[in-house]
Amino acid sequence: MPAEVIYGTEIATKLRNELRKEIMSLQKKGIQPGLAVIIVGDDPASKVYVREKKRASEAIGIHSKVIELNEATSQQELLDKVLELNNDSSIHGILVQLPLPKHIDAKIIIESITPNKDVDGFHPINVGRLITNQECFVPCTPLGILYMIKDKNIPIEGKHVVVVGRSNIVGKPVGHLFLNENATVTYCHSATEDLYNHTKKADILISAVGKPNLINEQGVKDGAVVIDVGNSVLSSGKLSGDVNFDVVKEKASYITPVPKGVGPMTITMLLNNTIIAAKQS
Ligand SMILES: Nc1nc2c(c(=O)[nH]1)N[C@@H](CN(C=O)c1ccc(C(=O)N[C@@H](CCC(=O)O)C(=O)O)cc1)CN2
Repeated sequence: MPAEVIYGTEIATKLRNELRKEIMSLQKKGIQPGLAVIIVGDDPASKVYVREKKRASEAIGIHSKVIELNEATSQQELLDKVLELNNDSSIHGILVQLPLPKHIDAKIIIESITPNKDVDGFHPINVGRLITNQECFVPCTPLGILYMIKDKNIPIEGKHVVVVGRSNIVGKPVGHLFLNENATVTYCHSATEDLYNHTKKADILISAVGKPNLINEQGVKDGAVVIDVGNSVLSSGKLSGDVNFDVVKEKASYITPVPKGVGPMTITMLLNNTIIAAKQS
């Protein structure tokens, strides 16, 4: 039987409706959640994501502030902007859209965001708290993946989760998140020998590399849950994940598509994290 397709779009809509209600009750208590998004330069994809973050925030009642800085902005100017937002009591969540221009050190910028407003969960304090299984802001894409799996009542405890990719935004944190749920986690990356030897042992396979057709049916166990975080733009202009969807869906029990799979959960979890930040302020 072909896999059930998990549409992040549907789960995100449901969750955003719940978040809208939560904001209404916060507003009654005099709390107005606020999110600031900083974008530096003209990367077209980043501009789309930032526009969507603003639109999605406002649609559920989050006050949204977008700060657009030009490509030539210096690291110090960007640091000054973050420090100003750290001290702005109307702003509960701050995020700096990545990637940043090459002359700016993203590590230094991320570390300048106060951890209590770091709704991306990228600050080393939040990363450390995630690894040590403490309450923290969890990066939005990993959190969205976990939310989708729980929404489908897919068991995690004791299951073998194989993560392909080790980025700070998705690969590393998603592995720790599932480890905290008592899964057994294997990480694969560009230096892994015989990738499919690992991936075909996965009960839950998460691929976050950005390489179309990296995962074919030979790399997937019968009945596995396959989560595709790839987002590559093909020469045709079409968006592609890492997974060969048409063939893998015949073997998996659940599969996420690209687009409309994990992607829409990322911005939804950002809204969720901003509400948490506002409640904790
Ligand atoms: N500061 C951050 N920078 C970046 C993050 C992040 O979480 N924080 N993640 C990505 C970009 N991103 C959000 O910022 C993001 C990527 C993709 C999607 C999404 O919904 N994708 C859709 C397809 C969209 C399309 O058609 O182009 C999907 O997969 O269905 C949302 C957000 C890097 N930077």
